[in-house]
Amino acid sequence: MSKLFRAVIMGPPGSGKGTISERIAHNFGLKHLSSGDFVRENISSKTDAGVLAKTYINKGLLVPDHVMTRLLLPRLEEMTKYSWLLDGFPRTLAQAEALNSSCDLDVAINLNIPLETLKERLRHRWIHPPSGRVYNMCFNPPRIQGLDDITGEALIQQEDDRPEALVARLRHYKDVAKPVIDFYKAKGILYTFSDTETDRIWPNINTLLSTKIPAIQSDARCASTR
Ligand SMILES: Nc1ncnc2c1ncn2[C@@H]1O[C@H](COP(=O)(O)OP(=O)(O)OP(=O)(O)O)[C@@H](O)[C@H]1O
Ligand SMILES: Nc1nc2c(ncn2[C@H]2C[C@H](O)[C@@H](COP(=O)(O)OP(=O)(O)O)O2)c(=O)[nH]1
Repeated sequence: MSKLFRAVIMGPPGSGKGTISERIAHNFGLKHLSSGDFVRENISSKTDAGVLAKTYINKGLLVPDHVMTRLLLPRLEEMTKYSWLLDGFPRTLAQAEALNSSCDLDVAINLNIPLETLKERLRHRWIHPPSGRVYNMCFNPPRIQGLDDITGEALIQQEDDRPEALVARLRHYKDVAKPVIDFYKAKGILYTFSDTETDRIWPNINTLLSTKIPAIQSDARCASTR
């Protein structure tokens, strides 16, 4: 039996993690696991971790590491039969270490996008909160302005995507992400992609994964943490 594939995708808000993850999931048949979606699911089903997470998100803060790992690692344990791509986790070195102790990663994708590009993109980002679907009024607009393509429900702009909140958010990302990037670099699995356009980055990611995925399909690598 060949091996399963495990990857994480990192990058500042607006760098295209969600957009690229969808393309990877579609092309390579991986599960796209989004930490933001897990958090939102836990908030709507009012789990203990979800109730706690909400108090931080309401203040515009990251969810603390121990809450995040408690929420996420059990979900990964349910995925031992699947290849997956994890989007939005880890965001801190403590999270990267927790993940490392429960499974081996093959690839860490790091998106390096100029600040001005990020600001411009997030100004135009609209989301459908129940599903996590993301639109950009220029890059991938909804079919009907202001409405989700699938449900027809209203789209919203997140408070922290507004220009005033963005610069501080991006600065904070840089500080926290640097040790995570160094961690994966030291492991020899870091692949950084720099450009202003997702459509120019995507072929390079596609080529990289084409060389990795057929070689490693199937064989569970996430150890149970229990
Ligand atoms: N790994 C994590 N560590 C801490 N908090 C997290 C993590 N992942 C998600 N969260 C919390 O959940 C919220 C929603 O996450 P999500 O990734 O959907 O959106 P985001 O912060 O707008 O990120 P991005 O703009 O990069 O897509 C975050 O703002 C944060 O409070
Ligand atoms: N103009 C432009 N917009 C882009 C490009 N790639 C992604 N976008 C849009 C889609 C979203 O509205 C926004 C952020 O993308 P995202 O995939 O949600 O990023 P992330 O926050 O998950 O990292 O930018 C791109 O290459 N050009």
